[in-house]
Amino acid sequence: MNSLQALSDRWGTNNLAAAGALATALYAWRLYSIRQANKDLPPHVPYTNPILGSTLDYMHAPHEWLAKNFDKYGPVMRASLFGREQYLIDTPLIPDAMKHKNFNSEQGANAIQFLDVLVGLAVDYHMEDGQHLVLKALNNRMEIFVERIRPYISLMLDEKVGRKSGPVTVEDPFKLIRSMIAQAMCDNFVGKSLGRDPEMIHVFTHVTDVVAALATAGASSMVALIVPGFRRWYANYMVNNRKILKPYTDILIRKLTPEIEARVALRQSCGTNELEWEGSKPVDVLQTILDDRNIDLTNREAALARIGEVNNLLLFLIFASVHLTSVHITWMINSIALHTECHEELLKELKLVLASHGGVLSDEALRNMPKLDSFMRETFRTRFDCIGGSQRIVQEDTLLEGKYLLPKGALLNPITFRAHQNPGHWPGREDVMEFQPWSHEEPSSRTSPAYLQFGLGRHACPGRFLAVNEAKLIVSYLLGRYDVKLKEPEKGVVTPMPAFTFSIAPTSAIVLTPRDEKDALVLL
Ligand code: HEM
Repeated sequence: MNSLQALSDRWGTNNLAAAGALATALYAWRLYSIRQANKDLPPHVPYTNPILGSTLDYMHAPHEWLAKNFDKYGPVMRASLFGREQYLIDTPLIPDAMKHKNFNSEQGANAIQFLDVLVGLAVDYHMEDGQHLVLKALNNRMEIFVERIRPYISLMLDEKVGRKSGPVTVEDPFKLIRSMIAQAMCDNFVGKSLGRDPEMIHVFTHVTDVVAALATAGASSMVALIVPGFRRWYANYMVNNRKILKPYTDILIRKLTPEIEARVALRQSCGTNELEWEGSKPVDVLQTILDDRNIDLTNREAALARIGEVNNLLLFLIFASVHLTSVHITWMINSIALHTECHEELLKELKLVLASHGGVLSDEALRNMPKLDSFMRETFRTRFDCIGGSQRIVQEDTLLEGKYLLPKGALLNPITFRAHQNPGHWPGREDVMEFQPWSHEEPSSRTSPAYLQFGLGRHACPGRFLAVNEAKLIVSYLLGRYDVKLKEPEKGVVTPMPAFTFSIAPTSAIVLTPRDEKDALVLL
């Protein structure tokens, strides 16, 4: 019995040993094949934590982590960050990565910002279609839109800050800016009457709260850092199961229905007279969407049947136009309040422009403000809080510069602020991060490989002309009427963590002191 037991024990031990050897060989083979498969790929930043990859190291000191590893591994490196492998791209490859035809920007945005979940774009409509929609709806009619935006800015400043009393502290400048932008956009998007509807304004102001919160949801929670796809799953769950966007889309649909009916009635009243219809139809984003999607306004039922599609496109454009613009303008105000030494020069330019344009900041007047353009470009160049925004998914194996292999399916993350800091782009500067407000000659909306705040190439932001005009208007009204300072200047310089999702506005409070009547500029 004992010898049988010993035999069986030996068999068991032998089997175990054999199984162990087999597992080790398989593991070694697996490692070898991974290494073989990856040997031509860009270097992978090594990490010791098998679950979190490099995420904690990165989060500890993002700028330093990126700089150190780009120095070591070159302009393309792979890293395990936030639950997935990313290909991080530095200069000089950033422009190629952003513009290459093999790299898809919409899939990139869906992967990181899950735009598809959030706005549920109609299946035959793509993010890049936004280019021609924004061009048709806004850029081709900038003069009209600037005329419409201006009074809101003036009115809202009077309402929220006032002109005659002493200093006013704006504790949360982002909220003030966003309410101005939302109000101005609402009018331009859905027409004068609906544009003043408090519920509509509420949607324009707050829907991006939900979206931005979702996009960053759990970004710092452990689960999100470990589990690939957790944030996407969470967004899907919140949108589709918990219906967090529904209160907003319900309002949009409820309010759009009578508006579309009114446009049907107007269209029907013109009968077959196309010229009359062209001359009488509203000039706003809603109408551009209706035209662009060939929605038949001669037929009430057919038009209303497509209201969901209109709603999705509006939501997409609200999202694109309110949040980022408000964040960037808050950065501008922060920069203005911080650099009080620049006020005199900016005010001098503003006075000249007003004098030569009859006291009116028209679209043309705004194009003639090179000092403000330079100041804005320098502000955007030096604030590098967000490294997301221009992600791409590789569609087929692609060699960049003949040597960097980017395989099909890879997620590319061009680290755009690295281009803004690259000394090669700013010859003659001793310290590239020193704020030099008058150092740019190009308008702040013009993209270049050294200035990527609005992207680059065919996917560059089409809304940048509008965004820059809004920023110029708000800065001009503020500076023209108030002395603008930071409440706590020592807290003015903010170096936020480069997030992988959305930009975040600075939170420093500002103090607005109305200028004496003799100093205040008259802005109509
Ligand atoms: C300061 C404000 C804004 C900033 C910083 C900004 C920035 C950007 C960036 C970085 C991109 C992605 C470019 C890429 O993928 O490489 C983008 C795309 C886009 N933006 Fe903006 N944007 C702003 C305002 C606006 C406004 C006001 C609108 C609309 C009225 C708008 C509409 C769009 C659209 C439709 C796209 C997608 C373009 C495409 O995929 O081809 N943006 N924006």
